[in-house]
Amino acid sequence: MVSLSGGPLFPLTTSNGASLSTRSAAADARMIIPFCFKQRKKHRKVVCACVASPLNLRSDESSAMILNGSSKSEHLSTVPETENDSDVLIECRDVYKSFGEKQILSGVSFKIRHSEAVGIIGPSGTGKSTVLKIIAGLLAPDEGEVYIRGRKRAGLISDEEISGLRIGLVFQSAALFDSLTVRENVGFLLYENSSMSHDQITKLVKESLAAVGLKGVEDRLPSELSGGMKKRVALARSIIFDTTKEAIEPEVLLYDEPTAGLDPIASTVVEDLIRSVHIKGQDAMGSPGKIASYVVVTHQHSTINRAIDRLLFLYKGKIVWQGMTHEFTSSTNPIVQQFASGSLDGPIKY
Ligand SMILES: Nc1ncnc2c1ncn2[C@@H]1O[C@H](COP(=O)(O)OP(=O)(O)OP(=O)(O)O)[C@@H](O)[C@H]1O
Repeated sequence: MVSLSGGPLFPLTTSNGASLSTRSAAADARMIIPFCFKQRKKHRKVVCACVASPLNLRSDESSAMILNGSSKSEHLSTVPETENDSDVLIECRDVYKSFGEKQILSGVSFKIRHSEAVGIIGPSGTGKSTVLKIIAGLLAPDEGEVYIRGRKRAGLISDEEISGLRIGLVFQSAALFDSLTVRENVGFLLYENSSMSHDQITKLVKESLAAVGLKGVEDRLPSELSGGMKKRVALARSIIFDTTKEAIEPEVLLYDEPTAGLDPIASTVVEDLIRSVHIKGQDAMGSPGKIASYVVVTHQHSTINRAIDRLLFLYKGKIVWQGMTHEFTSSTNPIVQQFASGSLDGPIKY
């Protein structure tokens, strides 16, 4: 099942970027969330959580450097070839997307495997957030397919039913309901849609907040929090789930510029939190994280180095390079070299 889990993970901004009022955002939430939960109730038996095979990274055709119509392979020693796709949670295959006359994505292909920490980078306006929205099921591709655990998604999340994976999108703005307390924000989905008691939800809210290093803020309003704290609350909201369900589905979290606008230390805190809620990490309570895989869109070097293992470089509508994070700065791909160095000279023109 694909749902926008972990809170109001639907756009709380209008298409022109203006914030919706809490009231209308909440109204939208009520329209979308019950549908997701209805699906979850129907399909919760399908899941085999966290039983994926060991991580097998793969260098596919998009590892090749594509520049000026030519293609030159860059050998990435730490990205071995494998035919085993049993651990692929999400796959985008030859995805195209336009807005009006503007072609944004022109054949984007990649796979996200179980237990991966993947980053999507690239120049501004290349469509990174668009890719996240397509993965999340908020936008439909014009052409191409999105596969969720091997099953083709037919439309937007509200148009079809697929089981086996929860996908959460954590917005850059944190997107908290400004007239609800931290407790109500973090527990929103559970209060609205689960059969859990108030006390059970309150306990889970407290645990989720503790997992991201926040204590004693449950009664505060978002306006009483710093930017970094808001991002942590948004993270707590994205990792909370109904523990009374028969099976827990693996979850993929999508982070859209989680450290944008934060000072370097606050960025480090958020980067470490992103790591800590991943299954390879340990949360602030010392418990293993629950997030199977995550995808981060970012421009921040610190976030790339600290929170990401594998990078996808999006440029002119395609993934033009992918490799492990440590291979990024030594890449011979001129696009990557220019981006990594911030040089004005090179194939990327502004
Ligand atoms: N709903 C929409 N309607 C029309 N145009 C859109 C819409 N969403 C995105 N775009 C346009 O698509 C292009 C890609 O936007 P997107 O936000 O995906 O890029 P990005 O790579 O994430 O950018 P940045 O790094 O600056 O955040 C931009 O030109 C943007 O204006």
